[in-house]
Amino acid sequence: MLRALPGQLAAALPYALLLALPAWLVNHVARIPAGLQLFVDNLPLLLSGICVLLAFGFHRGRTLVVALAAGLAYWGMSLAEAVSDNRGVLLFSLAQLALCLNLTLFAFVRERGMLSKFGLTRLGFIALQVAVIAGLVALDSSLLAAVLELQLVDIVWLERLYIPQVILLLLLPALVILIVRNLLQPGATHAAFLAAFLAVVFAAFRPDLPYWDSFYMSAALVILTFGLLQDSYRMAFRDELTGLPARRAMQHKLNTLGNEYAIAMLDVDHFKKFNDTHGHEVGDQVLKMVASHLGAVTGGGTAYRYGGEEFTIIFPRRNIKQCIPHLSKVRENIENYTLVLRRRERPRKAEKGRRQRGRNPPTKRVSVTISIGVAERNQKWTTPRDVMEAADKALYRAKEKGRNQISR
Ligand SMILES: Nc1nc2c(ncn2[C@@H]2O[C@H](COP(=O)(O)OP(=O)(O)OP(=O)(O)O)[C@@H](O)[C@H]2O)c(=O)[nH]1
Repeated sequence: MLRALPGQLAAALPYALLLALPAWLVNHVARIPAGLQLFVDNLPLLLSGICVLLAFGFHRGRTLVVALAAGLAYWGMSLAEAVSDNRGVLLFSLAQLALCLNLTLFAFVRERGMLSKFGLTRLGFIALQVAVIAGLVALDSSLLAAVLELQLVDIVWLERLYIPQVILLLLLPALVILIVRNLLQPGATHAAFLAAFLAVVFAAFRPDLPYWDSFYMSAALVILTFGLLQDSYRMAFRDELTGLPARRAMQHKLNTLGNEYAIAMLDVDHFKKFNDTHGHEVGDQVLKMVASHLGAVTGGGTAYRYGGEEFTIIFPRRNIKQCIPHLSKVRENIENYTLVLRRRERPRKAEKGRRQRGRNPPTKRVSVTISIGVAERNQKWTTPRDVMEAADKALYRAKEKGRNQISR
């Protein structure tokens, strides 16, 4: 988790900027021209529509539902601002609370289609929330109004914010859950849900300032759209099993190479036999282990999953001599790595398990080697395709010579 931290911080940067931008705009844009005011007022609704359409096109049911919920919440917030009594505060608070809870809840829901039974149930769930909120506001209960006015803590700056303390108290555990979800299962969608959650909370801090909530709700929807696009990009360009960039990403990289570069083709030795002996699942674990070593290659190389048990490392601005020490290091690291596999078939009864563990160790240790072929751009091999073909032939020679080695 710690190794991934710099990457996660870099991924968080656009969200941090999007969260700071509305406050900056409110403080620095003196006046919005009259012709634009209606547009800015309705911007979150427009962005909600765009995000819903994109989510529909990309088959991302969770984002579709929360973007729709965000549009409805902003509609509720706008209506609330026109109501000066307690019902306005109630509507604003409930719209915000419902949206934040939806963002937390849908971070735990699996993608399961949009026009399926599950998709329609989710839309029904949002419609139910609208009905409940409308009912509570129409009820205009003095008890609810009193609850929203409760002062739980005596903190001056908290009192200056417009958000009721009870709502903040309800949002806190939801926020913690969403943060933990992001730490345990990082990804563009979960990060976007967390950042959008914060934007929605910020929207309720100073709705008295002109366009504050409109800008923050717009930011929430831009964040959701950004997360959706990032997630779709990852699906197209990242290999699902290993997490390495996939062949499509490699193709893009090949188009950007200059006049000096080296390309290595790598293949796990006797992988078919390995799969047959230990099973496909263990084979997958091995591919992940190999990929994690390749992903950590030094010397400016980037590793890609070419397909199956074949990988490619591209070294821009390097020749063979420069990249061989880095490839040797990777090859040695993989050779020396022992993968410990836990036995899968665990007896249900504790006593039986204890007896079995006495007889058989509960783990199995396996290791693999890789062969590498490497080639560089030169007068004979002038295009990336030529260099890859040369690296592939070199890989074949490494296999012929006995595997677990580098050929050029
Ligand atoms: N577990 C798993 N196996 C895969 C995957 N992709 C390809 N394979 C297997 O990889 C094996 C490739 O074997 P071969 O190309 O015959 O070569 P090899 O056994 O590695 O032998 P050499 O390359 O000659 O050392 C096949 O058994 C494929 O089923 C995958 O994603 N997961």
